[in-house]
Amino acid sequence: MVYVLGGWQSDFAANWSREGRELADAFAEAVGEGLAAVDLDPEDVETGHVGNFAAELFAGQGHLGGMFGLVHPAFDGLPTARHEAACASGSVAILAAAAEIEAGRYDLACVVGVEQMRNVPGQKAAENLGSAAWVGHEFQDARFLWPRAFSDLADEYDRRYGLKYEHLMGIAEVNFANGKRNPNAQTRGWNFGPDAFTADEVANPVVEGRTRKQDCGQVTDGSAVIFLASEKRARAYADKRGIALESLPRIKGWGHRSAPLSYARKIEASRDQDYIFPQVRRAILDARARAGIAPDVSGLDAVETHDCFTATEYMAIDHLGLTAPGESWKAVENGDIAIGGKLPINPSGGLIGTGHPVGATGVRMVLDAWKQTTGQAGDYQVEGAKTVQTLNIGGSTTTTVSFVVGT
Ligand SMILES: CC(=O)CC(=O)SCCNC(=O)CCNC(=O)[C@H](O)C(C)(C)COP(=O)(O)OP(=O)(O)OC[C@H]1O[C@@H](n2cnc3c(N)ncnc32)[C@H](O)[C@@H]1OP(=O)(O)O
Repeated sequence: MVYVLGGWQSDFAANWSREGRELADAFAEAVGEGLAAVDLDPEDVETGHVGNFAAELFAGQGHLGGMFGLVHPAFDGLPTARHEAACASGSVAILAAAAEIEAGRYDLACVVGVEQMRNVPGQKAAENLGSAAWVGHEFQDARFLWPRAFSDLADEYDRRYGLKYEHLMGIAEVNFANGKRNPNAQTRGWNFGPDAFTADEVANPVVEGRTRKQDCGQVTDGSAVIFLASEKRARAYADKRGIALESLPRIKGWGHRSAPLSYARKIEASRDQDYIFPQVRRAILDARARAGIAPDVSGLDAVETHDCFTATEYMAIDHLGLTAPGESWKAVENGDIAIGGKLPINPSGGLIGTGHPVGATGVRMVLDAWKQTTGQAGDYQVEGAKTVQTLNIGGSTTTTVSFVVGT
């Protein structure tokens, strides 16, 4: 059993290069603030894992495991590794750390997710992000590759089931509104005019195909850190603070599935299936089965999902089983996904409202699940949340990781 002791998230509205900060400064801040938030010392950490997608491309820097040693002398000799699975990098780092704890190798792991993306022009950022696709083989004519890929997904929904733009905008509105409640959200101070959530060419211009500005997750500098512990270590932690072990959230279940790098092959393979991305559905169900909760959404109080674009969350809603396949629009219309709804989705604001520092996102999701299940989510708290599921996607659902976190 793997316990989540807590963690820390940076201010996703920050622009590190404008502040004269480097990736290593942000890494040190995350580890230092994280240790302080959870009341641990560097000496307590036995293994370190880093989720990062593309530091080589954005900052010319690889080998991020070595950054622990820059933070504090006590980290000298710490076993560390960096993990990459595009936008699911943070989640695969958590999987690796959790596996080490479950294997009994170590009792306390520090997992850092970090990405610097705002130090290059937007077009260059899009090119760097494009390396998570099948390079040279798909979306070659797109200026912004991922906005185009998820525009194609919206097209696919339209072809199979019908899709109205107002429902994609309903998803955007919820995420931006939730982001306003989150003190770390990149867009918390953003303003929107009356036409921002329509197909107005000025207020909501096309980025690629069907994808418009308000459909997009953000380009973000950000870090998130969590600390994972074995039962033995979590018990000692709880005893020292006079709290019950049972009050600490656990990673109750996990799902991890991959699919071929090619978007077209995925779509072709699911032609006759209920779900557009069966591997996403399998990862979600695997996590619930391992957690021992119902295969439907009845065991959940909230979800933190990938919404790199509104079409991504539209897909997540039916794959999570909140509606039947192709009927995600019903959950949007009914208000089911809003805080206070049947199953709040992205109370944090998600990737659209909070921001999407790619390698940090999976870690930020589990941190938000920890906040929700310990009643520490502040203005975006889902009343009485006990069980939260995360859904983190790399590329065009090439890598999917889902966690069930709960007390
Ligand atoms: C890769 C995988 O594995 C899977 C995935 O997750 S795919 C997702 C990968 N991510 C992406 O593709 C990112 C997609 N988004 C983008 O490319 C860009 O956000 C975009 C092209 C949609 C827009 O970029 P842009 O036009 O440069 O605008 P944007 O960066 O949002 O904002 C420009 C400025 O206006 C501000 N701004 C934007 N909207 C605002 C608003 N409504 N109110 C106030 N300020 C606003 C921003 O804060 C920013 O300010 P600074 O110049 O001070 O930084």
